[in-house]
Amino acid sequence: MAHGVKKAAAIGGGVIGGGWVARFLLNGIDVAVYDPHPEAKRIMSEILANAERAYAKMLLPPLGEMGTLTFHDTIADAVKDADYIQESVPERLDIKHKVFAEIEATAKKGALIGSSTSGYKPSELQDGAKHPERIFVAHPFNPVYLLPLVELVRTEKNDPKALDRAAAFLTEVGMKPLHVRKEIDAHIADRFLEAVWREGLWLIKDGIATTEEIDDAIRFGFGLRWAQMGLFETYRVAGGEAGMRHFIAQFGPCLSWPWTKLMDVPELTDELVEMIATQSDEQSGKYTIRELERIRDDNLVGILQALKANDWGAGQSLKEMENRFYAKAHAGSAKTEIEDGKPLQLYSTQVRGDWVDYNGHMTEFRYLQVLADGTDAFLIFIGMDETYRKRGLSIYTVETHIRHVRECKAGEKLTLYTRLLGKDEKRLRILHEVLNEAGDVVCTGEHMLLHVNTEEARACPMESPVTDRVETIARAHGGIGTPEFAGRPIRTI
Ligand SMILES: NC(=O)C1=CN([C@@H]2O[C@H](COP(=O)(O)OP(=O)(O)OC[C@H]3O[C@@H](n4cnc5c(N)ncnc54)[C@H](O)[C@@H]3O)[C@@H](O)[C@H]2O)C=CC1
Ligand SMILES: C[N+](C)(C)CC(=O)CC(=O)[O-]
Repeated sequence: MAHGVKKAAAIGGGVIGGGWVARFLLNGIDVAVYDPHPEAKRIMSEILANAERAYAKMLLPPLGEMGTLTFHDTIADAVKDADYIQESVPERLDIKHKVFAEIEATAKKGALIGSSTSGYKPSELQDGAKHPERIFVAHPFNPVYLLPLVELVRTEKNDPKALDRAAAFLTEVGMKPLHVRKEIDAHIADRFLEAVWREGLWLIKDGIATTEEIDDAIRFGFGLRWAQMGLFETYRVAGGEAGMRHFIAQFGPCLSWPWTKLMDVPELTDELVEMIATQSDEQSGKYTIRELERIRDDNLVGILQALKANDWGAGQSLKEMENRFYAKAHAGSAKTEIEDGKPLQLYSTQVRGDWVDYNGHMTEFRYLQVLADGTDAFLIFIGMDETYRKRGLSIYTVETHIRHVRECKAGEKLTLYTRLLGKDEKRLRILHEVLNEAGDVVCTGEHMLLHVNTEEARACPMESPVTDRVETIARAHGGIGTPEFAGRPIRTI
């Protein structure tokens, strides 16, 4: 469904607002921010730097162009052109109501207004609003730029179509919207977090465990299970071959034993707060918060990539996000004309800071990455897109010859010129020449590509529309000729 969102606004740019801004920008959406904090720009730039770093590690496709970030002095100025507005101000109803009143006064008629609230019900947020039908809960999880889940909660006052538009937009920026059927304090996920947190506080107060021991109990055990199967699927497996029924028969009675202190809330006395804070300092005080964020992000990226490889859970959101990044990266190339006697210009990129090695130059395997991204651009160009791949047809690279001609420094812009050197019904032989801004060749890559039936794992002839496109390119490139280095084996010495 078309969501119509071209521009977003973020009201509040702290931990969560900053995470939203990073997700939107990295997905190519322009964002206008209002946050009265005197250091809002510094905080945002640090969150954004961590997010860019995480995306570079997480995504295989080129990152593409980021959206534009602007800061504004008033809410009115920030929201006036926005199609999607995300409120992430402190968790206080009076502040949220004041902010919604200001947003409503200026926002465009059809603008979607989501709130990051962890616990308020949408009816509480809508209370006193002129246009309650525009306000809904879009509750994310920290770090917003990495975790896909967003809980969408509405009331009967909301237009369901507006929520569908919001869901479509949030899906497009890589999120997994979960529609909460009925409004409830703290939605779905925070109910769990509160329950676990309460237990944790009691275990500390009663002198049973320290903050570190509690974290170990989670991260070495059930936390790993929850990340990939959640609660009920995990317990189904724990029931053995007899599954869920057996699990409930065995452990159901424990629920009425004193295994939990959920009914009680420990009073957060100064003494308890001091005990928790001191233990937390001992556990993690050697890292700054930004360092901890990077450690967390690297771990999450690894977990998300493992889940992607198994096409499971949050990994499916990552896979879909990557497909969108590939499609976006090559959308421009689809408009390229095929000209007689001229190589195709389908892909350009920039040498990133973290691609550079101890010699100060782009490291060896990044040359292959640039060439492989160029090959992907070529494949999309000839019609081998997601729709074609869904037919069980794809291309595998079976041979590559790279010539490293020149060093590349961080920040250099590289442009690929691609030509078709040869073809038969199952194979394509292509050559990329990679030029820097001065027009010097920095490397060449010659690749043999084999068309395959991915379900049967065997080579097979290409099909329409790829065949027609390849035919046209072959005719246009026939006259360019083959450079002397093409097809040459590595020299003997
Ligand atoms: N921190 C977390 O783990 C999560 C928080 N949330 C929710 O997100 C919202 C924001 O929480 P955090 O980002 O953690 O808080 P935070 O304290 O990090 O950020 C709040 C930001 O709002 C700004 N602000 C204060 N008054 C404002 C106003 N009138 N207009 C615009 N900006 C204003 C502050 O300067 C600050 O930068 C809350 O509703 C919270 O429940 C949701 C998911 C997770
Ligand atoms: C602790 N919290 C209620 C702010 C947590 C959330 O709302 C979600 C999260 O990211 O854990």
